[in-house]
This record gives sequence, C-alpha cells and structure tokens, in this order.
Amino acid sequence: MGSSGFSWKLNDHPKLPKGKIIAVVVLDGWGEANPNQYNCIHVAETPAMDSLKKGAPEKWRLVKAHGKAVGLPTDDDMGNSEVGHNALGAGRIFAQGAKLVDLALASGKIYEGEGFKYIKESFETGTLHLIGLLSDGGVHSRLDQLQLLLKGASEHGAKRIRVHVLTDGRDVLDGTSIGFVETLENDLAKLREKGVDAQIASGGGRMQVTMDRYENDWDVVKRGWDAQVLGEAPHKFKSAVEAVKKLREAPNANDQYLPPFVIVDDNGKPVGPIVDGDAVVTFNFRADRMVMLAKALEYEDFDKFDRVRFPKIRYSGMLQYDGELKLPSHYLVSPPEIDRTSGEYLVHNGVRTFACSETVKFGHVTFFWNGNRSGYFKQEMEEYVEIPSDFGITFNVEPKMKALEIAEKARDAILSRKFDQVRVNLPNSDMVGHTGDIEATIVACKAADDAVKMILDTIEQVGGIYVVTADHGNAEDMVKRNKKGEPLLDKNGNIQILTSHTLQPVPVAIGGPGLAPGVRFREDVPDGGLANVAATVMNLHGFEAPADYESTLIEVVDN
Ligand SMILES: O=C(O)[C@H](O)COP(=O)(O)O
Ligand SMILES: [Mn+2]
Ligand SMILES: [Mn+2]
Repeated sequence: MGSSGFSWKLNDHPKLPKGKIIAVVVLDGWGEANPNQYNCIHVAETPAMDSLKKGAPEKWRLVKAHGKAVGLPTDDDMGNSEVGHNALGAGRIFAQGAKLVDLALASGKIYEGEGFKYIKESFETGTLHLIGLLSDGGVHSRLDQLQLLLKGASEHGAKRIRVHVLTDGRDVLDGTSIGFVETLENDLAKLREKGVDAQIASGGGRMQVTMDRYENDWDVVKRGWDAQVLGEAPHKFKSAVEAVKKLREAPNANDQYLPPFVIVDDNGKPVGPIVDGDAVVTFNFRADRMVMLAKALEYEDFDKFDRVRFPKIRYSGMLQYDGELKLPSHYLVSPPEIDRTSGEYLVHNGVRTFACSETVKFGHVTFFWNGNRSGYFKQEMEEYVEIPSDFGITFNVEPKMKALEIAEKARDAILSRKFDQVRVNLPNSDMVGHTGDIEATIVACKAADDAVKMILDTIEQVGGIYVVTADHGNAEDMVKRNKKGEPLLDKNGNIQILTSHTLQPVPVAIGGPGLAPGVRFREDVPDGGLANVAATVMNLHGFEAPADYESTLIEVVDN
C-alpha cells in the first residue's frame, strides 16, 4: 500500500473461484429491439446469440447503453463506442466529453483555460481555424457547441476565422449536411456583420477526409491536410452550400463519403489555408477519429505522409485525446479522468489479459476500454492483437469483415491457456449498419454470430466462462421512426434509412462450464447499464470490485 493508502489489491470474492478463463465478447452495435423487417439482427440467422437469450433467463438480461447511464448529457443521446467501452472497462459512469464541453461553454470556463489562452495569442495577427464534424449527432461533436465556440472566440478577440467542415451522414441521417452547412453559413454571415472575417474554408465527408481512426488509412488524413492546410483539393467552389449540393449530385454520393473540397475567392485562391502564426482547434470532443490529425498537426517528426508544409501554429484540441501520449498537449477542456479501470486492476491482481479486434475497432477494446489510454499496463501480463482491416472500401461490400479471424485469434488465445481474460470486439453489426445497407447488415450480423459461436465452443472446451455483451445499438433498427415508432418516409415514399446508433438497450449473457453453480443475474439492479459489467467480470475472475464501482449484476445463490 502506498503512502496515500491506495492499493491495487482487490479483495477475494467470498464465493467465486479464481483461475477460470473468461471470454469477454463485445458485439459492436448490437441492440435489442422489436422483431421486424428493419431489425437486421432478428432477420439474420443468429443461433448462438438466440440460444443465449432463450437458454437461461437468469443468465441473460438487458442493460442500458445510452444517455446518462453512460455519462452523456441527456437520455436522448444515443450510445456510442467511446462511452460504451469506457463504461464497460471503467465500471463507473464518468461525465463524458459531450457533457464536459457543454459545462465549460455554459460557464464560460473554456475561455479561462490554458488551451484557449494559448490559441488566443494568435488572434491579433493570425487566423483561427476550427476543424471538425459538422452535425448534431453528439457522438464526436455537436453543432451547437461549435456555434457557441464561434461566438465566444470572436468575443474574445478572434478577428479572422476559418471553419473546415467534415460532413456526417453516419451519426445523423444522410442528406442532412446541407442543412448543417446552411446553418453554419448563417452564423458566419452574422459574425461578418459584426466585423469578423469568418468563412468556411474547406470540407469533405468524414469517411473520406480526416476522420480515419487507429491508423487504418493515412490517405484519409492526408486528403484533409491537403485541403485544410495546403488549400488544395480536386474540387473548388465559391461556397460550401454549393459544394455539398453539387458533390451530392454524383451517383451514389452520400454525406459520409463526399470528396474533399476547398472554398476559393473570385481569383480562384483558397480562402483559408493554414499558415505560420495561425491558431487551430479541432472541435471534436471524441478522441478516436481526431488522434491522427492531432499527430499531423503537433508532431515535428512525422512520416505518415508528406505534409509538404508544416506550419508553425498554436494548436488546441477540444479535449486532450490521448492521456498516455498527452496528445494534443494543449486543449480547451480537460477530458474525463477515467482512472482505475478494471483492466488495470485486474493485471495488478494477476489476471493475464488478451485483447483483439480488427483495426477499425482495435482501440475500442484497448484504448477506450482502458479509459482512453494507449499501450499496456504491464506488458508481461498483456497481449493486444490487431488484425488489419480492409481499407478503401465501405464495409457493406465485405460485411463479414474480419470476424472469423478475430474469433480464431480468441480461440487460439483461449486454448494457449496463457490468458485469464480474452476480450474481443466484433465490429460487423456496427460498421455495416453505418452503411445503411440492410441486406449487407443481415450478412454482417450472421458473421458476428458465427464468431460468437466459435468463441463459446472454445470456452466450452476449456471449462471457462463467457460474458457476451454489446456497446450500443445499431443493426437492430435500420429505419428512422416517428414518435409512435412508425417508419418515416422521405418525399419519394421510400423509408428513411437510419445509419446511426440507437437508444436501445443491449444484452448481457453469462455462462459456460466454468460458471459456478448458483450464479445468476440479480433482480435488484433493474436499471443496470454498461458500467455494471466491470464489477460482474471482476467477480467472475474471483474478486470483489472496488467499493466505488457500479454494482455487480450477479449474485451467487446456494442451491
Ligand atoms: O465513428 C463512428 O464510426 C461513428 O460515428 C460512431 O460509431 P462507433 O461509436 O461505434 O465507433
Ligand atoms: Mn460501437
Ligand atoms: Mn458505430
């Protein structure tokens, strides 16, 4: 025990043994909803997941995965991978980035912080650039926060502002970007009336431009860099509204994948490249899809692509995105302090851990799970394996993704008996659900179920335990609904496809031959959420959870 009295040592669970191999399976974007034709999980053949639900009612339940249960501002906020995996791994509910930024903006504290003071130094002679996702999805960013920041920055001295927009269509309906750009243009026009030189300078669809994650495809970040920093893009327009309208006319165009564009003046000159002496803020609060750009903006030594120019700027993130890398080093709002995660406790108590997913979700079961911290806690106790994702495609063309490969890695890790916990994220239902392709999402759900089966079979073989859950809903409802729950139609009478996550609860199932007799879900945690899973897993490893963790979902009854 250190001088502070803190100790990593967990108490033994009074009834549950140690030493069982536990598979922790997170199905990404797998919620529970009414069975109907837009519920791809229902339509798909999913015998493994069905048997968990039907097999043992005291070992299957639903938990909340959205809103306040995962630290989001309101219960109208759908869940997402960051907050979901944070809650699963940390066992407590932390006010998340969305909420912390709301508070900092409302109180005005954001303008008193180190990060804002730092960028403010550039306002006299330089331009303030704001780069981020333009929507009200609330997953990576929010339009109303951008609006407040624009107003606040101009009131605090920013004289020249350029916004570099990334269109969404993934956390919000496809086609909504035009409206968001129009709203922003209105705000900027009002700023101009007040004498602030404010304009949109560049843009592009989030999946084409800037917002790659976990270093899957640096070309995405390069395309953004070229437009935002160098002022170069294949498409040039006089206004962003015109840009989005025109680019959406191409066959199969959608908001997520719009190509990069720059806004030019009457002489064809880009209106807002980033140059020496400027300030830059990346206004997404969520980390995963901003870390790569943050590296490009901040690191002197950088070899991921040719930056051509590396302007001397003052850069602040909305938040600090990576607590281990301390990246970026300046930020407007302090991130949630997600400390003492279950993963860290467990390695300190001898639990050897294996974690695996494919690139696009790799950081979810490692970085997010560990409280937005990259790297190992104790390298000799842990192994994290990343299976390279396909890149340059939309996942509806390969809906099986790497589910089989992930399951095989989990199988091998379990059979090696080198690990006590084998944790995976199966990405299919989420990544394919985001494409809005219902047929492909059905294939995706089946592929994830096949992977679950392989892992459960392996657990059976070694006498282990499984915990199967999800981080939020997605594939279980693929249509936008009205308040009565009826599908909404567009003006041509077609249903409006829902590419985003949902507000639905997610399943948690426990079982396996290693599960002690008498273990079942408690009935006195009816409002349980994802944060209750960590204590549950600790119990199954034979430990009591720390006192301040959300309560366990299980009890052991004598039979
Ligand atoms: O980043 C994304 O792909 C979406 O905005 C959210 O999906 P995720 O939270 O499942 O990653
Ligand atoms: Mn997810
Ligand atoms: Mn998702």
